[in-house]
Amino acid sequence: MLWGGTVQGKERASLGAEFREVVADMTELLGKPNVSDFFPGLGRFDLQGLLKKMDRLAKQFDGIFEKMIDKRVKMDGDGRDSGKDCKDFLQFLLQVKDEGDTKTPLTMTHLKALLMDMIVGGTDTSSNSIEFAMAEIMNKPEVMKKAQQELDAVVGKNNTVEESHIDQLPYLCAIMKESLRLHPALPLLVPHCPSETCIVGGYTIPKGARVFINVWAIHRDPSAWENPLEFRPERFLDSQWDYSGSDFSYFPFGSGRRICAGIAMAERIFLYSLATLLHSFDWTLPEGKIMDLSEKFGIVLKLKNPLLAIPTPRLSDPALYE
Ligand code: HEM
Repeated sequence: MLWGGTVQGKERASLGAEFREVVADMTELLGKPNVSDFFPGLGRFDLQGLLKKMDRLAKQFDGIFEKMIDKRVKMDGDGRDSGKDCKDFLQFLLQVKDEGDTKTPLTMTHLKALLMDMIVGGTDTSSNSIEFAMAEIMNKPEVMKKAQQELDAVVGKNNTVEESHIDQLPYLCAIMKESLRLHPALPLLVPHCPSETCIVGGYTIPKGARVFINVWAIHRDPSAWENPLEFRPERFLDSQWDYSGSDFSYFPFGSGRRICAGIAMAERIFLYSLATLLHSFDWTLPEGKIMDLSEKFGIVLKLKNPLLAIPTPRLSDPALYE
């Protein structure tokens, strides 16, 4: 989607692997406690070497972006036409940059920053959220059955899932919401920092303080949720909860000015992936394994042990899997 039309085949696979590694390192680094946050005077000594590591990763990212951009520019040639059959987001951004809006010009630095935001903000969050949802669904066969019944009614068993089906799948949507309630991708959101001293609930929050919001605990608060530890998508059918961040008992995408910038895309990716996986296959655990839903905390919440799942085709026409 980002640059899928720019690189293909083996190059795409090896770039994907390199990229996943850099993103994983970046995510781990972002979640590391930094002594300098507590003793700002020590900041310049970079005692844990975090700045140095971040600098190295940023250069690695930059190298990958440069390579991609170069390739796209060459591919599109003079008239930007030869690559028109392989469109991607990078091509679109380059086009916007070249068209040059004089009031708010898009520079190469802006372009790279946008790619960076989408990658760091959108990859690990989406993939881990989908993995949690699959684990919860496999742990409750009745939920898998209900989701598949809904998919069979809307998509049909002789068809594949299309983006246009997504809005007709309320039960699947409830599964996504319930999974994000129990396993919010960013359990402490992204650290916030008030620009002015303010008072919240009787507590003074000084200007410049680092504020962590434990949305993971809020989503499990028994005073707001009935049987909070139970995975029950039904609680979201006909419910008032959405992703606007206006209800402080449910805000998996944050709230206010710094709310997730990619909600619409996250929703699409999450639902489309889940719908395709559940519509095409039945899923079981390897023989003798029991489901382990333990979580590993970091800036991004992950399953402690990656999910191992065995797919069995369930569609009538084998050609649909080609
Ligand atoms: C299931 C998927 C996702 C979840 C659960 C999620 C959740 C979040 C959360 C909780 C925040 C912090 C909000 C706050 O602190 O108030 C955030 C910020 C952000 N997200 Fe997402 N996100 C997801 C996918 C995406 C995607 C696909 C993109 C981009 C394509 C994206 C881009 C961003 C950006 C740029 C920010 C920073 C916004 C800012 O600081 O102004 N996210 N996200």
